[in-house]
Amino acid sequence: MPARTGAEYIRDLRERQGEVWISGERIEDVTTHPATHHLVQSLAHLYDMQHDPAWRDILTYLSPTTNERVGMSFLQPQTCEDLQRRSTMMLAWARYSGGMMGRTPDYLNSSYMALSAASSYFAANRQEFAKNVCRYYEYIRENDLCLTHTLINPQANRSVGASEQVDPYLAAGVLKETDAGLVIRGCRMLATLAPFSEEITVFPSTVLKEQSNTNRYAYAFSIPSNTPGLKFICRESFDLGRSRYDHPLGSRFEELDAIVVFDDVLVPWERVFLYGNNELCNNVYGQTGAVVHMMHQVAAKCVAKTELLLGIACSIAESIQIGQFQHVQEKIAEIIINLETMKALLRASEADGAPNEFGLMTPARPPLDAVRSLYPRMYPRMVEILQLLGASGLMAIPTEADVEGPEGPAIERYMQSARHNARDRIRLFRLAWDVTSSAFGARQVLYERFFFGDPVRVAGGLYMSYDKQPVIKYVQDLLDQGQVE
Ligand SMILES: Cc1cc2nc3c(=O)[nH]c(=O)nc-3n(C[C@H](O)[C@H](O)[C@H](O)COP(=O)(O)OP(=O)(O)OC[C@H]3O[C@@H](n4cnc5c(N)ncnc54)[C@H](O)[C@@H]3O)c2cc1C
Repeated sequence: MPARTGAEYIRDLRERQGEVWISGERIEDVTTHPATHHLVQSLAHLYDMQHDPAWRDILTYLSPTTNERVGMSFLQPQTCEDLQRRSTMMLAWARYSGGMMGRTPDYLNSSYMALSAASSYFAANRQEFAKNVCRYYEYIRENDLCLTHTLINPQANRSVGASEQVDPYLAAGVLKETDAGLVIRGCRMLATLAPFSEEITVFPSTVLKEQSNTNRYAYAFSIPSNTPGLKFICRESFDLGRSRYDHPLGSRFEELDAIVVFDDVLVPWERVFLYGNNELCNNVYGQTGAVVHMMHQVAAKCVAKTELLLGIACSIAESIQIGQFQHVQEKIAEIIINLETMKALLRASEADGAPNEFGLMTPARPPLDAVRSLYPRMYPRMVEILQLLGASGLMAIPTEADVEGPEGPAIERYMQSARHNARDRIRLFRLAWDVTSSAFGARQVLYERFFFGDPVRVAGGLYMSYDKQPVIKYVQDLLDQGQVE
């Protein structure tokens, strides 16, 4: 099946959803459950966009195998223009939620697009793993599947590795090999979007330090979300079933996060991509180029999210007429600078793109590394700016029921602003509240701080991998030049 419609996604999800637990209850049907059905609708909208004549050519391309239209995030880019086609698509999807849905399916589609191009990397582990990756990429492309992923081991004791925890199967590990595949027992810390996924990808991300090259934590695979023994235990939902007026973001874009439990889950051999080789596991995202293409998607999301925050800041300034104060201008200028920085870095990564060692056109990594390290600091600061501009206005936000209720006339009289009637002012400030002060908003801040890795270790990785020699030589040359003169 080529690029799906929203209705096709919902139909398929009913059959393929995993075992989802929330607040002590097993969700039988995520497409109708109050905690999940709004996000299903939002995802369905993204799939529908692929069939909208206004978006079709931007969001899809012709499959090289079937000649039918498939999602643009599967496109294996050959030129810098292809990179731009990809980011135009990713921006279009990100703008639908103001960047609040970080895990739209293009995120992991991009990963498999790059992993498949680098199939020889997997062949270095076992020949058949290369075939598995390529087959899997085509499978998710041609069926337009929605994936989640989980990389991190439970947080029990970070001072030691997975094998030194009190329970060797606290972190998900291979219990045994059988003719049919690997049997996995244990847990992975987090999978955003898990309840809405049809497949789960399980890759290593933390560096495997165990010496043995046959260690039980060295694997990468992907399996259907409804595989027996696989469980998603969600945190409570921040979609509280309120109206779009009351919770403009939480009522639509709650992706949920889940702990992932593997109760002796069988992973068929044809779904195993890496096994038993620490070095290949540790380097898979970096050396295949997958991380760069994922960062490319992230950069597009950062542009959309910054546009939303800038728009809210400017709207608040206009609404209550604070734009003439110099410190307000300075604060909004800070968001403008952030937006222009994100746009410039995204564009630089595409302009300086080059084929990687597997022949896949790949965005330049340094600008995207800058995005990855800057945004975890920028986003919380921009949220702080909205709080500083909104002040008590972020709390003077009666609900829709109040606005419509007996005290409506009083609210209409006292909650108006210089530019808005009360209803519209409250609607704007409720949006600002959902970014800055609600549970949904707080989770977004945490998400931006951590979702792409611990910023401390990310910065350390950048220091270690960045080519520092040219600048060291530059300084040396400058010093030597001085001496000659
Ligand atoms: C909202 C949200 C959604 C997420 N979604 C996903 C998802 O869909 N899939 C997924 O796989 N992951 C997801 N993650 C997990 C994310 O990848 C991790 O949060 C991130 O890699 C940091 O790991 P950790 O949370 O285990 O923190 P920890 O590693 O436990 O770190 C806790 C603290 O200890 C410090 N610390 C720990 N170890 C070291 C060390 N060796 N050196 C220096 N400092 C150290 C850290 O700096 C930090 O301050 C998500 C996270 C969040 C918050």
